[in-house]
Amino acid sequence: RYRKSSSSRLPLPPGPHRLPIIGNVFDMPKRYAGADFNALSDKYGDMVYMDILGQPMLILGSHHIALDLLEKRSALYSDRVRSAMVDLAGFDWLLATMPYGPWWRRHRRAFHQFFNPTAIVELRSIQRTQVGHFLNRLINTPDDFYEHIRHLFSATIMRVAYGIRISEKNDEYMRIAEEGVAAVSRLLSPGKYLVEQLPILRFLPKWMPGAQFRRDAADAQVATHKMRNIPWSRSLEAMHQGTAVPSMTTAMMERMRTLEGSEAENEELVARNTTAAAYAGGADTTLSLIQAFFLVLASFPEVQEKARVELDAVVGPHRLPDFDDRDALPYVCAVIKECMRWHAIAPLGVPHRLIRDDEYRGYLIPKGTLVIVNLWAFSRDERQYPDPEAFLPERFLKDGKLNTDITDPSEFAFGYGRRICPGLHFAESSLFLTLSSVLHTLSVTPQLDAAEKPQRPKIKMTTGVISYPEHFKCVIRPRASWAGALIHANDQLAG
Ligand code: HEM
Repeated sequence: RYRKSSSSRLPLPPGPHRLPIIGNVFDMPKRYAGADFNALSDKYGDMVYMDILGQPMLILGSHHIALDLLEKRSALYSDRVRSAMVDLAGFDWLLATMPYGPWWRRHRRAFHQFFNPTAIVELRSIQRTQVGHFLNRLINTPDDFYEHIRHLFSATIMRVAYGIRISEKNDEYMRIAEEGVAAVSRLLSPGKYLVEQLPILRFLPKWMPGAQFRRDAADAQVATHKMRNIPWSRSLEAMHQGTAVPSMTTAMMERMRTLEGSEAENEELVARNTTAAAYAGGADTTLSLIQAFFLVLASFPEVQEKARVELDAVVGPHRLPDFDDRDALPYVCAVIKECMRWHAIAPLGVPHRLIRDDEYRGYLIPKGTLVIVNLWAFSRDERQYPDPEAFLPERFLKDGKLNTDITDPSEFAFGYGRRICPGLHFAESSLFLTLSSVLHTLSVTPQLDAAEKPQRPKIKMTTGVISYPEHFKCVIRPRASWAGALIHANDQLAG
C-alpha cells in the first residue's frame, strides 16, 4: 500500500486490493460507463486508486477534487496517456491526444484565435444560416432527423474551418470527415485493443492472425489522412483561384505569408491540424447533445409548453430567437443547462496524465497516473441535483432568474484546467441558437401506436467516450402555421 516518494513515505489513495503484476485488471469496470465507475467511488470514496498492468489510475468522484488537482495544479495534470494505437495510427496530429508541451500549446493558441469568446461573434451569421436550414430540413423530412442533426454541425464547421459549403445530400466532404471521426472513435474505444495493455504486440506483422489491431490502425490512418488533407487542399486551391471565402484556413494562410522554410512548414502543419481538430472535437459531442434534446422533448412535454410561454413573450411570431435574447430567456437557458446535466455527453471526460509524483490529502499520487474524472457522477450528485434522473429545468431557477448557487454543468461537462475543451464557447452558442429555435418553432412529440396512443421513447444511453441516446423515434412538425411560414421565409432569405 505504500510507495516511496522523493520526500516522504505516503500511502496510495484507497482502492481495491492489487494482485501481483496484473494489479486491478479484474476490478476494472467492463463497460466505460459513469455508473460502473461510480460503483467503485461508492465503495472506496472520491479518490479510487487502481493499477492496471502497471498503469496507475485514479478515479475522481467529486467535482471539488477535480478542481483541486486538474485546475489548481494544472501544470502537473495536463498530459495525456501514451497510447500504442494512437502511435500505430499516426494520430500525432490529434489535439485531444497530443502530449502536453510546446507543440500542443502552439495548437491550442491557434485554436483559441478562432474560438475565443470575442472571435466566435464573427461566426454568428454562419450559425444562423445553418440553424435556419436545419429547421427547414426538419419540417420537410422529419423522419430523417438523425441525419439532419449530423448535417447541422458538419455544414457549420466545414464552412467555419475551410469555407466549404456542403451539399444537401451525399456530400463528399461530409462523408470523408465522418469516416475520419468514426475511425478516431473506434480506435480510441477504451479497452478495445489488447495492444494498449501489452505494447509488445505492436511488433506483430500485419498479416499474422490476431494482428487485426494493426489493420484497424492502418485503415484509421488512411481515413484520418483524407479528413485532414482533402478539405484543406480544396480550400488552398480555392485561394489560388481567388474563389475562397474567408475561413480559418484563409486567415491562417494569410498570417503565415511572411514565413519561410521549416517555420512555414510547421505553421502550415499546425493550421491543418487545428482545422481538423475543430471537426474531430466538435462533431459527435454537439450531435450527442442535440439528439438528447429531442429525446427530452419527446419524453417531457411540459418542457416545450413552458418554454413557449417565455419565447412567445420575448421573441414573438415574426422572427427566430437570436444570440442577444439569451438574458431574457432564463427558462430556455435552464432547459439547456438541464440537458447538459441530464445527459453526460462525455461521461468520463478525457483522462489527464500526471507528469510527476504529487501529494494530495496525505496520499501519494505517482507520476504517470491516469486521472479519470467521473463527469456522469458529478451530474448525479444529489446534494446539488436532488432526484437526478428527473428532467427539471426549474432546479437552475430562483425567482424567475437563473440561480447561480447551483453548479452550472458547463463547469464540468467541458473538462478541466489547461486541457479544458477549447470549443466550449462555440459549443454553447451553437446549442443556444439551435435549441431555442427548435423550441420556438417546432413541436416534438412521441410516436403514436396503432391504437393512437403516444409511445414514450425508451430512455437509454450508450456507453463509451461519448455517450448517445439509443435510437428512438419522435414526431416533428411546425408548432403552428406561423412557425412553418417563418421557417420557410427565413430559409429562403438565408439562401
Ligand atoms: C457540448 C459540446 C462539447 C462537449 C460536452 C465537449 C467536451 C469536451 C471534453 C470533456 C474535453 C476533454 C477536456 C479535458 O481533457 O479535461 C474536450 C476536449 C476537446 N474539445 Fe470539446 N466538447 C464539446 C464541443 C466541442 C467543439 C464544438 C469543439 C470544436 C469547435 C471541441 C473541440 C475540442 C478539442 C480540440 C479538445 C481537445 C483539447 C485538448 O486536449 O487540449 N469540443 N471537449
